[in-house]
Amino acid sequence: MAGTKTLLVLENFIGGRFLPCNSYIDSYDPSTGEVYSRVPDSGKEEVEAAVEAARAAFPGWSARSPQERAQVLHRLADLLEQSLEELAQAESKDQGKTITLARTVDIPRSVQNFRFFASSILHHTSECTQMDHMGCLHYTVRAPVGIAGLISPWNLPLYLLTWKIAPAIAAGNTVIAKPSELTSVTAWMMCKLLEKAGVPPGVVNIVFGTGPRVGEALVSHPEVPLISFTGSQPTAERITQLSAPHCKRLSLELGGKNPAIIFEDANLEECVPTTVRSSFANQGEICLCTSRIFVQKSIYSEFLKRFLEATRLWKVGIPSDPSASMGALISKAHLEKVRSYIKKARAEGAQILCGEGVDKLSLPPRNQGGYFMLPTVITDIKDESCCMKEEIFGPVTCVVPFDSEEEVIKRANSVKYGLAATVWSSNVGRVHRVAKKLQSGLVWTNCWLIRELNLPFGGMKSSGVGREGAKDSYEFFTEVKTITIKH
Ligand SMILES: NC(=O)C1=CN([C@@H]2O[C@H](COP(=O)(O)OP(=O)(O)OC[C@H]3O[C@@H](n4cnc5c(N)ncnc54)[C@H](O)[C@@H]3O)[C@@H](O)[C@H]2O)C=CC1
Ligand SMILES: N/C(=C\C=C\C(=O)O)C(=O)O
Repeated sequence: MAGTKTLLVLENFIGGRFLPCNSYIDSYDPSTGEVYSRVPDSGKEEVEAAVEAARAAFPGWSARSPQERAQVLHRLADLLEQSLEELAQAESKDQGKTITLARTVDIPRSVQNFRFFASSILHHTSECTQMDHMGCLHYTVRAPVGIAGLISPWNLPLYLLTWKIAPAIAAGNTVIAKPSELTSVTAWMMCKLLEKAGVPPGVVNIVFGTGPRVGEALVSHPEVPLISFTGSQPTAERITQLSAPHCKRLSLELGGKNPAIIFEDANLEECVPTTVRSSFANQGEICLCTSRIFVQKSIYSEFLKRFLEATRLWKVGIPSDPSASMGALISKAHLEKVRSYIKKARAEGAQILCGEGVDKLSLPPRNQGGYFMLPTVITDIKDESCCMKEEIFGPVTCVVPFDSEEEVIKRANSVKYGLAATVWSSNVGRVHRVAKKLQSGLVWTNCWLIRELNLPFGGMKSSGVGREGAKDSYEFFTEVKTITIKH
């Protein structure tokens, strides 16, 4: 019971110091449904203190050379790496993801985020043009913008938070970050490493709490000129409204309804396991996960048979079980939301071939109150169904047949989102042709989620505004100026 256990109590990190808060919110262990930590319920007051600290730190930090800042980022990466196991355990407990994923993906990528931006900040060049007939030389200079507001979600907590902090501070900004109130622990653990890494007080400030309270206070603050946000589309809309009076610079990385398009000449040996992974990795709680699988009619039955077999082997287990492929969903409310989609699909006459309501999920007694569900495959569903249109963000995927290339492109593009797609075919001309026609910021052909951090990452349509990556993040986190010299 919550009352009889010692709870982990987090504190805000402002100006290089851990500070308690006046009120706290409960945070749950998704694998048991029990409260296990308490997160500061910060608001305007804490944001004001963080702005003061970030403002004071800005002149010193922004005046350092990129090389000096890069050294600090490298040291932080090393310290995170030394704590990899401890951080992975914490991420898995806090989020519900498997320990294996936290160990092999979340924390290594968080380390890589700092190393990557420590390196890439050293290699930017500015533009220069000459106008001899006017006796002019034009060139650009870039400078950090100031205090960056960073708001991150609960699905890849440290991974996505560091993907924002690293480029922001590498470019010389100071930051105020707000992780999701559902998964705050690893951000708090990272704060303990900042001083040792040589991050000066006030360069990285973390205020914990809910979106409506501390998130809105941060977004509305007039001294925070840029906001980088990853999360849902409705929240992005709210952030856009609050930012408008201040003309803030926004980077919005939002959801997806990502198609996999599988042609009859696809290599099913690779396609089937990868599409199971792209549908169900991290409990389907990645904005890049596949949720609509279009399969060419001639191989539809064969694909479905193999896909179901492979899905049934995708083991749901407690997060600490190293053999589990999938852990618990983030919250009770989210589990109910995901289940409600399956109910709606069933009511519409779709078939649920495996998973929720079809197969039995077996869990240890201690985890009966956890937020687990089985990976679920839906067929015989119309493109207009909400399961084919809306982001479910859970382990649910729909499989439908198609006839022609032209038809499938149209159907794949017929949603409001445009984040990520996969295309499977051994015809290189076709994959290139289809990739170009898809309304999607990212297209993986014959693979999924192979990340090249140098290149633009982000979505079209309702999937976002702006791109992140080496050059894109640098441009977002700096202000450019064009200078003309008349000689
Ligand atoms: N990257 C993605 O595509 C993600 C998509 N989602 C989608 O969003 C749905 C809801 O999940 P949520 O956690 O509620 O996402 P959310 O968009 O509400 O939360 C993301 C972050 O924004 C903050 N936030 C919430 N309201 C805010 C506000 N008014 N002002 C400033 N910050 C605010 C949250 O505290 C959190 O740190 C999920 O079911 C999923 O469909 C959720 C997380 C990530
Ligand atoms: N933004 C998300 C994933 C990003 C992955 C990456 O940068 O590799 C998300 O799931 O919200």
